[in-house]
Amino acid sequence: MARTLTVGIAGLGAIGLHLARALDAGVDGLKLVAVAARDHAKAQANLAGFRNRPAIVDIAGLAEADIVVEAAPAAIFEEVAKAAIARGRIFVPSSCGALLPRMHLVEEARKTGARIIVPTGALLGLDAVRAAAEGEVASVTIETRKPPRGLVGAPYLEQHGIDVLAVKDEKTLVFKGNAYDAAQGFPANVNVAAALALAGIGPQRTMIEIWADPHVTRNTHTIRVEAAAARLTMTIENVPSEENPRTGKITPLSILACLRGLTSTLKVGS
Ligand SMILES: NC(=O)C1=CN([C@@H]2O[C@H](COP(=O)(O)OP(=O)(O)OC[C@H]3O[C@@H](n4cnc5c(N)ncnc54)[C@H](O)[C@@H]3O)[C@@H](O)[C@H]2O)C=CC1
Ligand SMILES: O=C([O-])CC(=O)C(=O)O
Repeated sequence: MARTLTVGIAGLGAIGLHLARALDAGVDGLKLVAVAARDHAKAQANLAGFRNRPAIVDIAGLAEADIVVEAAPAAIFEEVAKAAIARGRIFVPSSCGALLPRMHLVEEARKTGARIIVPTGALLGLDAVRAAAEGEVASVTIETRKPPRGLVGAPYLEQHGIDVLAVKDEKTLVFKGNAYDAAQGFPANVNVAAALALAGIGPQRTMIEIWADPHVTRNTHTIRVEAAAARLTMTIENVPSEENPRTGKITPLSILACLRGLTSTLKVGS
């Protein structure tokens, strides 16, 4: 029988708390042992009803676990990543946009034996994109449409004086460019574009449009891939989570599915 892998989670917000609850409910081959939180008192309260309460530790302490899931603001991505990678752990980032300017971490991981596993997150179809990218790919695009409040606070909007909450009637294109620049300008909004770029043809060639759309209630992402082997067109419409409207509810579920795939005997999808 495969051994149980222990899990540590950085951040107990829209992603981390849901993932923690799901792991505590019981998943074969996985055991939640540690969490890191900004607000310890709140974390204690959130963990109060858990069957097996994980330890509340600092970021370095998380790396005692076999798997370190980062579910925190992008600002602390590097700290979490470095601690996990230095100890040779399996690092599963949510804030994968923050990985794009830090690809040296992949080289570090190669040296320590760590693995970096980027989950599909709020997106879909990365199995097909990866397959297509084993062959010739002409183009990869993603169009993201979010209710305006799902984009509030993005540095790009602030730098360009764009008030998305003033978008009331017509959907408005607020960004068009490559995935690398989108990840810098919208670190809490389009990690999906970073995951797509890493799965396919890289952050410079992966193009993204970001729309503030007052007519959608869901965070909607459409991927188009033109490849020699196939043409892909896929859309996901995510229900925003109550805790954080920028984050689709499917994200912690996707990470849970990803973690299950690390231990399950039967694994479906590449
Ligand atoms: N890959 C993907 O498809 C997606 C990625 N994301 C990204 O995942 C990350 C987490 O998203 P959410 O859970 O929605 O965010 P959130 O804001 O709901 O939760 C983040 C949590 O981290 C905690 N935190 C802040 N500083 C901390 C520290 N120093 N140590 C430990 N915890 C700390 C906060 O208190 C909060 O509870 C964000 O960067 C977000 O942009 C979000 C949605 C989809
Ligand atoms: O949940 C979503 O729709 C996507 C998201 O926030 C992200 O990629 O960062």
